Amino acid sequence: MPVAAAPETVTCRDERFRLYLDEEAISNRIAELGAQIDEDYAETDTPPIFIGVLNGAYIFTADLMRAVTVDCEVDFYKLSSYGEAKVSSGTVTERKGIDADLEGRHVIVVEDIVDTGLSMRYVLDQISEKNPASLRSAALLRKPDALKVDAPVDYLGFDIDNLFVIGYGLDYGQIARNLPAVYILDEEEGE
Ligand SMILES: O=P(O)(O)OC[C@H]1O[C@H](OP(=O)(O)OP(=O)(O)O)[C@H](O)[C@@H]1O
Ligand SMILES: Nc1nc2[nH]cnc2c(=O)[nH]1
Repeated sequence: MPVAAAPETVTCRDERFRLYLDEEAISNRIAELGAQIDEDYAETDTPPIFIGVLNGAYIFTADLMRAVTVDCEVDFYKLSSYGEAKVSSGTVTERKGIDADLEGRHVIVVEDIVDTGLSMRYVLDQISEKNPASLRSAALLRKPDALKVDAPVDYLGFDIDNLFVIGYGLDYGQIARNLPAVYILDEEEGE
């Protein structure tokens, strides 16, 4: 069945967003990240476990895992810090902890986006305390000009401009996560 091309612009909550990363760019980059993870974990004694950070990373986690061919597991952590707003509240709130026992495991934290870096920093600090065998991180997007804390990303999709983005799991007041591509706030219209 033919798949319709992603539209060039979308309106979400009365603000206009323009296409920034299309489905092909996203899937090509994820294939590269998957190949890198395969190489890095080919020899490990136990399968790596991906810890997806809900809600935003649910789509990226699923696609990244399917780009990996080594045995691997998945679990999820749920945080929130943005609520309905386009800027961070500055406080990371834990909504659901991790069920899996991470002691001695090779852990890869998966985020959709590293913006201020507060969420990634929070997760890395929490998981470090569980004594994993190794700890790495993946993020589809990172805004280098917005970083406020050290938040290392081992498997990075794209560095992007410092503007609000939606789609491919990323929401605006909980909607727009189902857009198949990443859209960025149209500067002429907003902020
Ligand atoms: O680097 P930061 O400034 O911390 O921003 C990144 C975080 O913001 C988003 O989560 P959000 O709090 O919006 O919750 P959501 O994942 O449910 O959308 C995103 O999914 C990251 O977890
Ligand atoms: N939807 C969305 N969530 C975010 N969380 C942190 N930065 C962003 C962003 O640019 N867009």
